[in-house]
Amino acid sequence: MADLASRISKPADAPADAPVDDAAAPSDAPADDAATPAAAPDQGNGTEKPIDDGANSGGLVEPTYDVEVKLSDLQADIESPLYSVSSFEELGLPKPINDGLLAMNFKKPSKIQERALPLMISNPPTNMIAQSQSGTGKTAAFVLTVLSRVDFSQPTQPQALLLAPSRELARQIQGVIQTVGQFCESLIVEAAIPGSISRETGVKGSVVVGTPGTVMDLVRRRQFDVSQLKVLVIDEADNMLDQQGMGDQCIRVKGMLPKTIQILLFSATFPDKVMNYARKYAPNANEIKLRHQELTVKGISQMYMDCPDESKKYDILCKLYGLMTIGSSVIFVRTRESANEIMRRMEADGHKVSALHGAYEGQNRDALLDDFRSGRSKVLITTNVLARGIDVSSVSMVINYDIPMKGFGDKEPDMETYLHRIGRTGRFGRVGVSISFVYDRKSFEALSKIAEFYGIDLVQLDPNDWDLTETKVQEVIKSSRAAPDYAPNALGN
Ligand SMILES: Nc1ncnc2c1ncn2[C@@H]1O[C@H](COP(=O)(O)OP(=O)(O)OP(=O)(O)O)[C@@H](O)[C@H]1O
Repeated sequence: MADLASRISKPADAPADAPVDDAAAPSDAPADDAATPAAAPDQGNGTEKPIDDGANSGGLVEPTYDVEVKLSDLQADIESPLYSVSSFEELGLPKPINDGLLAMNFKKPSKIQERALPLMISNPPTNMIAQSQSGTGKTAAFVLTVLSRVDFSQPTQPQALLLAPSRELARQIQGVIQTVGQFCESLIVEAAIPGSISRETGVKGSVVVGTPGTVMDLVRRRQFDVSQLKVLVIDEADNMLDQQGMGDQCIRVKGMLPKTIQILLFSATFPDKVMNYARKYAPNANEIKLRHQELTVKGISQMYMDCPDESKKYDILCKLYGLMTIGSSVIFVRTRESANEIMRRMEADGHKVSALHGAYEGQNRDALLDDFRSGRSKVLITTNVLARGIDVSSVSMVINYDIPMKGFGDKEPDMETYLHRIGRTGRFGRVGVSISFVYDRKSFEALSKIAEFYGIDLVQLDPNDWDLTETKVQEVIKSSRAAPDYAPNALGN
């Protein structure tokens, strides 16, 4: 980080108020999808989008190197968030649920699972606010709790509601519940996302995962009987409860639910100001909190690319992909227009890439993400709509093409979004690289503040020395393939 800091103190090549967004983006473009989360995930009047197969392009071939660190070693390391002393059996979960975990090859709980589960599944039900680093198994922690509370003799009576900020995350959670619950007889899990619930039947599942706007609509139209709900989970709760985001919607949803409902709030980040809302939203909750210095994931090597100016960012991006053997990767940009523009240019340059953002219609988005999960496409260009929660274990690199910013006029670095974005790699003990592009004083200062806040030592990459850049990146991602004893991803990644 010393390099970065000293670079900032030198006269910068661009004025402090230089625009951060891609030059191609029109000025009225939304800052990103997550800045308007109430609308973005639920909206869907998208333009047409080519779906590519993405495989074997521009050096993007799945690497086949040995793995350096095994999951069993990490789960035995007391410092690791994956560490635990107990087994799932000791947690006393019903047998069909344990059978599901066995089928998924989950051998031991992670730290958050070990600590949170006994508190969440005990009676009388108690609220929970739980924080744990990205990719450490928060989903299974709340999914196990939900399944432990469902009465399977009433398969069409909604008993648990889970809310997520995007349709992609809602679908992913639905998939995890179905996989963990594969031996729970007559489990029906429905997704309450735009276009998924038939108007004739309404919601007919014991577990419902949705986005808040759609859930509210369904309840108002009397297509979702919430009277018997026992548990409410809010994933990415800091984002969901934020008054700039979906806070109002989540409050309104809660107002429609039984007063005695157990509330579970999960996220990798809980900034102080949101924590106050969280405590009101989930009163008398047990809390599992981390300090912000503890939030970074060790397996993610965080780097930055010192670009001479904004116009060179694109060439540097292409060079990076042209030179290296990278598994799957995600490129985060500020606006939908930048995503489209970079996709257009990379395709014209012979790379196979996909762009996914809130302007696309729902089913198109689903198909794009499914292609990425399955490895049919290897490079995903996206906005903050996919910054949170998405779990694709093969992602070995995340690019912050634009540093995430927030506030009026994008004044401040968005600490939380940075952490969530880079957390799309390095899942559950795997390793990965994040590369943040900086090019002017504003982007340098923003990244510098992020690094200081989390206590990160960023590794500098020099766009004029590609041999060294390649060595530094490959050193990390050569070991990014799943170890033989890694659990297969719940969704088959
Ligand atoms: N006990 C376990 N053993 C093995 N693998 C696990 C275990 N728990 C979870 N996993 C796997 O770890 C990966 C990451 O888990 P998950 O998506 O729940 O992370 P998360 O903490 O919710 O991350 P984020 O903050 O990014 O949402 C998933 O692929 C999941 O299948």
